Amino acid sequence: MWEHCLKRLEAEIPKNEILLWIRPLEVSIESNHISLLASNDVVLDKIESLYFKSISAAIKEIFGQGYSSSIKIHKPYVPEITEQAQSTPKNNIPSNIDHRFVFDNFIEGRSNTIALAAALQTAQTPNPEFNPLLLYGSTGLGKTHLLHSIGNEILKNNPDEVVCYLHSEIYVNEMVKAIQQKSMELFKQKYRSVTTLLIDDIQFFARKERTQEEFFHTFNYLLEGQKRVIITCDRYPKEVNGLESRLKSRLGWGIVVPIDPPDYETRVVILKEKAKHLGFTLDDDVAFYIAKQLNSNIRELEGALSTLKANAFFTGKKIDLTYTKQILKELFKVNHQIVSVENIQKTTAQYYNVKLSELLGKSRKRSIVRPRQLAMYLAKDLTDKSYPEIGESFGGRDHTTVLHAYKKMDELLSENNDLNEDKQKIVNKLTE
Ligand SMILES: Nc1ncnc2c1ncn2[C@@H]1O[C@H](COP(=O)(O)OP(=O)(O)OP(=O)(O)O)[C@@H](O)[C@H]1O
Repeated sequence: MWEHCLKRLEAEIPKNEILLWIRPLEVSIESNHISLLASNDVVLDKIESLYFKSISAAIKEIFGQGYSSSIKIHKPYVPEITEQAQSTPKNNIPSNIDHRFVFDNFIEGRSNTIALAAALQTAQTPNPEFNPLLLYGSTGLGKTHLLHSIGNEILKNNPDEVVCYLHSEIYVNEMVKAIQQKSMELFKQKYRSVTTLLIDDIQFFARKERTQEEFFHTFNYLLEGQKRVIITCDRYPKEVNGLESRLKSRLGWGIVVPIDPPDYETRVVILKEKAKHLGFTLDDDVAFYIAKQLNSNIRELEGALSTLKANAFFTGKKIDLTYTKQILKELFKVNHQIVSVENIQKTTAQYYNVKLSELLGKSRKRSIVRPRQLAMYLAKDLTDKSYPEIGESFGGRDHTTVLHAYKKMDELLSENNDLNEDKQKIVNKLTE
């Protein structure tokens, strides 16, 4: 019936405005009342000022005169934090917490169960058992989302807490400024007066000795005062070159938890949920297709959905499998233009520390075969070359060998997280 309302509104409101503002609303019906849920204030204002009258009239027409309607903000996106807690910097420390990232919209899967449990425990217990909490994993897997969720949850339960989210790069910049302006004492005090410090991407501290030293003392000060410290890093901290060993060791004092790339089923769920929040329903076959194509990074999944939505919006096309394949092919073409088979071979060989001649040669050693198969897989995925052409570039191999490698890798990538991470790192190097 809501679909009928949307259709009815087309008589008064341009279709693109309906798609942009009204279709994404969530609709909930309780007895004779229809609640429309907007994802944020901007949408709420827009609907109230421009469209609500027409929407109410359409609801009465389609559902019946006895139906009333209202519009409000979608609950899961707005934790109940008081105005003051959200906006007033306490002790001159802005919380920098992004209220869009909350536990409610973090999707759980095998790859992040422990990270989520640890984050919840940290957020919901006044003196968490494991402090500091360190979350590590490669890009786009939800580390920042969890940091903000922790911050939001703490402020929801106790608005008086001084919670501060900070990207490590900002910390470094602020410190450089403090040195220049001879205001180090103020800088020290600032971060020592928080009750929860959420610090993102600590790998940025590598080789910045002075920052590490200052952070080390702040970190100790907070832990001794039983304040929460939650940190993220793009890899296992011990593997970060250029981080002092005493800091590395201190980072591991609480609990160190990995977040892995999501498995296939979780990617499907994430795609469907995210599409819902973008205001459209993703058919199963489309979700399965995208989940298969993009298998390492949730930010990429979001990017694919936004691209799809924007294209469908401007062309008026329905998002089905054929259209999705066409659009995503365009998306991947960007990479095709800059990535060559030779580049893939060189980068993969370098990544796995094997000689290019070995990668292209006849060796059947597992340590060579796996990188070779992955390079073949990437060549097929990231370039326009055919199986025979790729076979030719890999020391004159038959196209069936490349086909076999592709299938094998496809199968392994859907279940092997380490391999996914390797693949992602190679792709990053190729496109950086
Ligand atoms: N489990 C999840 N459920 C819902 N959304 C997720 C999940 N994991 C990640 N996302 C979304 O994916 C995007 C990227 O996540 P996020 O920024 O937290 O990644 P990250 O691990 O911090 O990456 P980086 O190291 O590059 O900063 C965000 O929009 C986030 O909301």
